[in-house]
Amino acid sequence: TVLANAGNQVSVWARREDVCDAINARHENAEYLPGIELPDAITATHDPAAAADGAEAVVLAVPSQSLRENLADWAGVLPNAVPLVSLMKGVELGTTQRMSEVIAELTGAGPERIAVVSGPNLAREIAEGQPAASVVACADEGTAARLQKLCHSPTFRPYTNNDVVGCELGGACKNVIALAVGMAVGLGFGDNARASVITRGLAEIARLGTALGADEHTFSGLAGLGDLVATCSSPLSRNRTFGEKLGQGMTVAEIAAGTRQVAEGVKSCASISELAHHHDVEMPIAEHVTKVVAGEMTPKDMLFSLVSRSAKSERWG
Ligand SMILES: NC(=O)C1=CN([C@@H]2O[C@H](COP(=O)(O)OP(=O)(O)OC[C@H]3O[C@@H](n4cnc5c(N)ncnc54)[C@H](O)[C@@H]3O)[C@@H](O)[C@H]2O)C=CC1
Ligand SMILES: O=C(CO)COP(=O)(O)O
Repeated sequence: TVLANAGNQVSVWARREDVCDAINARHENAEYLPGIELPDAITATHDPAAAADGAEAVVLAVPSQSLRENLADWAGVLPNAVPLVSLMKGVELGTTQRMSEVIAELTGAGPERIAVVSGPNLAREIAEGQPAASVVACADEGTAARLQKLCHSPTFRPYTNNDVVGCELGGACKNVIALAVGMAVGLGFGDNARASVITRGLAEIARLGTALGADEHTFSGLAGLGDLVATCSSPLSRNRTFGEKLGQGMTVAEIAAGTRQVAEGVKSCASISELAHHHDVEMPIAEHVTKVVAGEMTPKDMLFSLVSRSAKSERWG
């Protein structure tokens, strides 16, 4: 919708032909965005080669844990010279790779061709045409500028950034923090608990990011603080909602059975904790969330365990 509203013709690939038919005939994706009329410039196809044919850019937006398999299926149909843009906010289980790393490995594309768009961009608000800003990150400033122009619409304001690592980690890690905030909400705790988790969450995201070479300023920007606040505050967030249900006593299996949409933090909490261990970075909230998701700790024990950790300085703790 953002790309169409910015004046582009958009071809969407979808797995199911009935979804393609509905998008083409009724301009609606009734299961995922009911009641939203998609722009006429969006068409859908089940054939990945047709979707990619003549593309100026390819935008990848599948659940993070399926990207590797999807890219393998699309081998040979992705155009050779155009930017590959990731909207995905997760870290791969097993490899601990960021999505740009998976894209580079599977397609052979260089960093000048791999970009990330990330920011406070809750899907329904974006699709309704509510105003929002975001970050287009690419190691190549020319590519970032071209993509910025491609998606700048009357309601969507993109900024460029060359910190791909920071933008990706900001997007993936905030989902895990949103799970923790959701748990606090589900347990009936108030704004002090939420603000404390958000703020300490940002500290641990920045700690991991800088250890992996990100620019610390990225984390006070739209792909860091901006997305963290939007996701942790909004009832539209799948991750926060998932956490809220955990806080209310439901199990991971029960919550997952009730939705088809992806809450990326439920899987990425484990890969992010693993990444932190590899780099000797302390991420207490992510580690505690991982234990709750694995059924090794209750949400209530998690929050009180975080509070009772050994006392630290704010700067270094
Ligand atoms: N929804 C949002 O507000 C935002 C989502 N994102 C990120 O975008 C990515 C995709 O999220 P959403 O589209 O919101 O998720 P979603 O769960 O709403 O939709 C996922 C889509 O992928 C399809 N899908 C599911 N499994 C698949 C597979 N194995 N292979 C191919 N396609 C598959 C589904 O049919 C559906 O069309 C995630 O990484 C998410 O964090 C980023 C910004 C905002
Ligand atoms: O990333 C998002 C907003 O920027 C969407 O968050 P959820 O996946 O938790 O809905």
